[in-house]
Amino acid sequence: VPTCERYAVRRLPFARLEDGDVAFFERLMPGRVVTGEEEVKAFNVDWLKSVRGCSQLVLKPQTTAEVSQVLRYCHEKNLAVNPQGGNTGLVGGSVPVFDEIILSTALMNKIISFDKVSGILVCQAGCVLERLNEYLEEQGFVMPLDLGAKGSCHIGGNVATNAGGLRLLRYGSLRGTVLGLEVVLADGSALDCLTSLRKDNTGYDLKQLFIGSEGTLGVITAVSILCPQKPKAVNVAFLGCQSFAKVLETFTTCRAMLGEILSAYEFMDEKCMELVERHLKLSRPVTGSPFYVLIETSGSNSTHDEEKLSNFLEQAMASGLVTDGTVATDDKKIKELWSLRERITEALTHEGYVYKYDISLPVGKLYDLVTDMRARLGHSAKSVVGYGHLGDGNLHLNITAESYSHSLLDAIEPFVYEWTAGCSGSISAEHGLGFKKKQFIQYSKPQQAVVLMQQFKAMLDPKGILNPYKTLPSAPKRSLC
Ligand SMILES: O=C(O)CC[C@@H](O)C(=O)O
Ligand SMILES: [Zn+2]
Repeated sequence: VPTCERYAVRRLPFARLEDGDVAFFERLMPGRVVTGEEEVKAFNVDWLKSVRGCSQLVLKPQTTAEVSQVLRYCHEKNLAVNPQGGNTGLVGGSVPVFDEIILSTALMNKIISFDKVSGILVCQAGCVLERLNEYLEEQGFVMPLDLGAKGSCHIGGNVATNAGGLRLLRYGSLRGTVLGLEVVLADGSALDCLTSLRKDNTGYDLKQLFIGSEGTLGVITAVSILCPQKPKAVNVAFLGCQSFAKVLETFTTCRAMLGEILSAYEFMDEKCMELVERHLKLSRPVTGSPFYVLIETSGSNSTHDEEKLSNFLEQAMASGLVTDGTVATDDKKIKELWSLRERITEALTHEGYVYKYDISLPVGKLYDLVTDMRARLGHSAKSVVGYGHLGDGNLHLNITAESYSHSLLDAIEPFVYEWTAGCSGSISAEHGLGFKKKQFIQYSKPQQAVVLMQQFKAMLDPKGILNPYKTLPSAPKRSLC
């Protein structure tokens, strides 16, 4: 079902693509212009296959100059543009709603420089996260972010959405690790803020405006990012807990006892594990608990780290916080344990349609929302699962059903948003607003803030050609009176 039909969206009055436009782009970047329904199809649909646009054109620039020329042309002709990285987003931000031209960063995948002393990497926006990490590992460094989609997502898309992921607990968000950006603005002008300085207090920090703006304020073409040393010793423990209260207490204990070597604290409920086993045939090292936690340590001295970890495990077992568990120190087993957590999203897609909620809450209340939602939906949902980045106060609430239904959606929303706002939480912790959540921004931001955002948008993109229908709410429909 096309997005515009499912959600009854009206097309804004942008120009429609003409043969002359395609000819212009063909001259600009011969062989890197994709047309034809079949060829464009994959770019029109999101990874979840939940939103679908009808673009007729994909452009694959290689340089910032080409992105500039594309946007200058589109700005002048009033053609709408949908910037796209690896297309792994979960809120419909990376695919067109109507016939927006898709501007793909797939061929902008050059590493520009890496400084081994400072650990600062400068690269083009279309570099795949996992490739960057492999490149850095050879030099004794890692990327400061890691997520399940690493094999496909682009660093430009990560920055544009301010993606969080599995290492945020340790290295913080991209708002801290991104040092500089190069961005092409809606009118085609390139803004060079691609500095590589840890400290720079000269005026407003403009790059922050583009981090998390989901391609609505400009197209990120290059990134400068601070990368940490690759840890010499990594350990992972996968543990079972008998209640959510114990998950919380285990976190407190583990923070106190592992201190600076703690690098991830993830949790998942029993239902998640069942689905991963059933749909992906992954074997479960620990069973029989309503909750599981994955704890990772990263440090520089394996003897020291292992001693700390075993002291912690001893204490957690002795006090009954944890009832069962396994520990991995070798790479292969570490990867297997991480798969159980990273591939939950993939397992869920095998269930049918997935309603996704990415919520920030006071950590003590994180699981109450799952319990309340389960009770509220009863048998109308196939499964209601909760997992996420507990250490960051971030819950991933997912609800599955055989197929999409308006009535189930109405039972979930706005209830889930009201519940979240009731705890002063965020309705999007790390996935962004994209297309699916933009109408709900007011649950997490005051009207005054939304108006200010709209003013920034109008200033930077007066014609509204950049990723339209996304992030900011559309103007309320005027009543007929
Ligand atoms: O699918 C989801 O809801 C979460 C995806 C991702 O943010 C994760 O942490 O695995
Ligand atoms: Zn996540």
